Amino acid sequence: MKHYLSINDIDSLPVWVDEAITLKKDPYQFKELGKQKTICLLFFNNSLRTRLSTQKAAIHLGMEVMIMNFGSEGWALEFGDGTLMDQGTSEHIKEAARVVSEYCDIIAIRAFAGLKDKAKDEAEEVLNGFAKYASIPVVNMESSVGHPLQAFADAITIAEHGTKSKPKVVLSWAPHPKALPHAVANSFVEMMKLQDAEFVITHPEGYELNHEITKGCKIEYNQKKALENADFVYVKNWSSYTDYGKVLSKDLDWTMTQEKLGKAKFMHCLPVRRNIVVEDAVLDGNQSLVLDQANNRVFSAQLVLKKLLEDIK
Ligand SMILES: NCCC[C@H](NC(=O)CCC(=O)O)C(=O)O
Ligand SMILES: NC(=O)OP(=O)(O)O
Repeated sequence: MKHYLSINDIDSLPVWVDEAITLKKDPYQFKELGKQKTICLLFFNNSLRTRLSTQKAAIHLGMEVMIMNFGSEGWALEFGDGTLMDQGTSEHIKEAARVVSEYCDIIAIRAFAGLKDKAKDEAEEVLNGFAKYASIPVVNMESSVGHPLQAFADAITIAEHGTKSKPKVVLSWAPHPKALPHAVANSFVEMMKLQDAEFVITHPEGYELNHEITKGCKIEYNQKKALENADFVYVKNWSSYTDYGKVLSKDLDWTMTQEKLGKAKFMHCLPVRRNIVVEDAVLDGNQSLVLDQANNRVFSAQLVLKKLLEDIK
């Protein structure tokens, strides 16, 4: 594995899930692996979990960690080829990626979708720009179209809490005051396609995700019907994909409630808007797995970094 850019960079999800669960039992067992190796975390957007869990994962592996809020503190980057740089951008990705490669052994990047221009977002210029010009492995800490560290943590969480060989897992859209990216939902769908599960996606009409990603998945527009006999309910807002980046509905009938959840386990990547996305009773109740998911972010990142370190050794 050269980089970890998408969930499809995992060669065998069940094997990786088992390895991550093993790591968790003795987090410092590979503390020599990252000795005298440096990871640089570059953030173009805010974060709590991704920043701290990836840092903690690197600490477990004995790595040094450098963190930069590139979006607010770095030079404005240019991505175009042959651009006459007389406008707002100060530094080309060619130099930036190579300079970071001089200082570090692994780069991890967070760069969300702008949600204004679909083609631009799908080109993933920040993540792909670093992957193209850096001479070291690149890790996706949530890009325009994917959040594979989150989806891998979610797979670990489902494995730890599952009681059936083929659980029913529902991805349910929820309302939100802001337009949010598709990355978390996309990677969750891609991850579920690698699982033996009954998987159903439910959302209002107009909220269809990229068909290339959901191809082959069951979509049920009736939320109540979709939730019948669910074992895990993963709730997430995303903005419209077809009417790109638009908020088409804020219908609180889609909010997850204890009544709708039934006996299922509740999942969300966090941060979550209480009583808009999900009611307090669910988050404060014992069917919520959100803290398990957040904790598993450490071991998701740790296994990815371990694999990359083993490759570059
Ligand atoms: N990394 C986890 C989710 C990040 C982002 N959520 C947000 O921006 C929520 C912000 C707010 O609620 O104001 C998203 O949906 O992709
Ligand atoms: N779930 C997640 O990625 O959280 P942060 O945005 O806080 O990193």
